[in-house]
Amino acid sequence: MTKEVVLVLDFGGQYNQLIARRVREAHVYSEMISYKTSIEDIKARQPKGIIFSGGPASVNQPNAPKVNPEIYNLGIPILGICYGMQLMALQLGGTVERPVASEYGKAMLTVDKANELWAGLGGERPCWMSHGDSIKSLPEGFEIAAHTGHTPIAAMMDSARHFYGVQFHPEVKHTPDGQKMLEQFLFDVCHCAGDWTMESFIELQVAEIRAKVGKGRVLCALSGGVDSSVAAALVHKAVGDQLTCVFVDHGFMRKNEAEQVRKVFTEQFQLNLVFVDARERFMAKLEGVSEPEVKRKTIGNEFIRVFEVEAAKLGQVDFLVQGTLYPDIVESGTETAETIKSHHNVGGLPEDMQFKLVEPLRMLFKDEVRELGTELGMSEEIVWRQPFPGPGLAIRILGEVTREKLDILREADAIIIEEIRRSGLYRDLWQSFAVLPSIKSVGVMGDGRTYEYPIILRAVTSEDAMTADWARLPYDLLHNISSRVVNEVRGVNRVVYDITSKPPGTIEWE
Ligand SMILES: Nc1ncnc2c1ncn2[C@@H]1O[C@H](COP(=O)(O)OP(=O)(O)OP(=O)(O)O)[C@@H](O)[C@H]1O
Ligand SMILES: O=c1[nH]c(=O)c2[nH+]cn([C@@H]3O[C@H](COP(=O)(O)O)[C@@H](O)[C@H]3O)c2[nH]1
Ligand SMILES: NC(=O)CC[C@H](N)C(=O)O
Ligand SMILES: [Mg+2]
Repeated sequence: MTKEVVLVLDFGGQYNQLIARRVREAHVYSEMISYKTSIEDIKARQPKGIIFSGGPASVNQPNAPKVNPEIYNLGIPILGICYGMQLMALQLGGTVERPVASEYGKAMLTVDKANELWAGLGGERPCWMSHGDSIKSLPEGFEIAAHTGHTPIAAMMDSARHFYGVQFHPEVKHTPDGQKMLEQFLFDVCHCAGDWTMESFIELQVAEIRAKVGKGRVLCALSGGVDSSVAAALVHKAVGDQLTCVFVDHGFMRKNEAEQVRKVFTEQFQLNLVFVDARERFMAKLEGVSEPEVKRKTIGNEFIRVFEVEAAKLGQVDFLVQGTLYPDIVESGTETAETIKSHHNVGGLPEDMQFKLVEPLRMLFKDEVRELGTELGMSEEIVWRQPFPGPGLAIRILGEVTREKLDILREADAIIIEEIRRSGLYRDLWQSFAVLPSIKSVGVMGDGRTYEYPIILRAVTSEDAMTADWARLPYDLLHNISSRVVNEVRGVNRVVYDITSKPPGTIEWE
């Protein structure tokens, strides 16, 4: 197997990682790296190709992100997407302007040069646009490859130097031929072999983990969820008994979850496993806390404090394994992407943490992790669990967390999961769960007045949690859930269904 890689330089869009993911779908290994990465570091990776991503800035802004122009002298093919194309045009001597009207959403692309990236794709086809700036004049050596009604230079190329630019986004599903264009860049221009698989990812990661950890001791934060279970299996494969897994019961788990995790992991795996009952600690820390970001950071902090206590019992532990995925990182905010919410395992970590992090899945999306888990021989029960956020029910109770609210939410959630499983839809849904807002409404039950909490049902479909749609659940199922929750859970007199997609909503309510 070759160790070929195509690097994506990140200029800051929320969906940029999709580019790396599409490249991996074509069996070429790809990682996204900061646009600030030095030329030496880029050269050392010997990429077969480089892709410049899109981004929110305008290239004409005074401190717009730029790359070292040396990159154009490396002899490596470059594909610029949107901001990336505009930057390439500007740095190589072209000009970029902001026309009066912007172009957002679907547009019809006319391919003028049906060769290289666009071979076999002549004529008209849909593409997805999202830009305010446009290229006004091309740098020397470039020609126009495609246009739309709105944008005369919608694609450009310099065949001699292997530089290409597209104003539209080939990485999104709304550009139906986008994957084909990317593949023609990878195979016809960069001459990639395309022999990357999950199996080779395992080999690569095992080697990297061994090199990083050496003979050191490693702690794995294991929640029983998909990501940390797969991360634990991978690290165990790399360093065996040097690994100890720690499951923290913070009191915000779902009904019977702690026992289930204990059962699955002691029966199915030969792992050193520690269970920590930290319910009192977490509850005490959250007293009086109602602001979502404060909650998340408090929980992230407390997780690490608990791991430190456990580590001290084992002697010297330098490394902490977490099942962090790419969406956790981008939503927590990066040097280019805005913070949407601090995932407890990323933005919620304390600054004085003693551990070095080992996060073998940090470049992947959930479906890739599921593929990896399957490849590692893990059971369907684990690989196909719906995600559950680390802060658990604490971020599904809006406002202050109390024991009373936790009990109500836990019971309602259990009914929802039971009904969803019974309907056969569990695996089709990304997540389905209950949320408890800290408000009450009036109802009538058994001829008497009630004044109790509502339960919000949230059920979404998604490919990677970056975008999601509310699930069109059958009315009968909605009816069963509603009547069971109201009849069986004390303290609830109403059930409502959240019909908001992401964006503009997020999947969790906090
Ligand atoms: N209760 C817990 N005990 C120990 N570690 C935890 C716990 N909850 C979360 N973590 C750590 O935080 C990481 C991120 O949590 P997250 O919920 O995203 O992943 P997961 O639980 O492994 O998988 P899933 O997304 O399927 O729930 C986990 O991979 C794990 O390392
Ligand atoms: O481990 C986690 N720690 C967190 O702090 C966290 N916040 C959200 N999530 C999960 O991430 C996905 C996207 O969630 P949102 O649409 O709510 O941002 C969904 O699958 C959420 O359940 C978290 N997972
Ligand atoms: N999506 C993008 O990369 C946008 C690029 C640039 N900010 C523009 O509006 O033209
Ligand atoms: Mg989880």
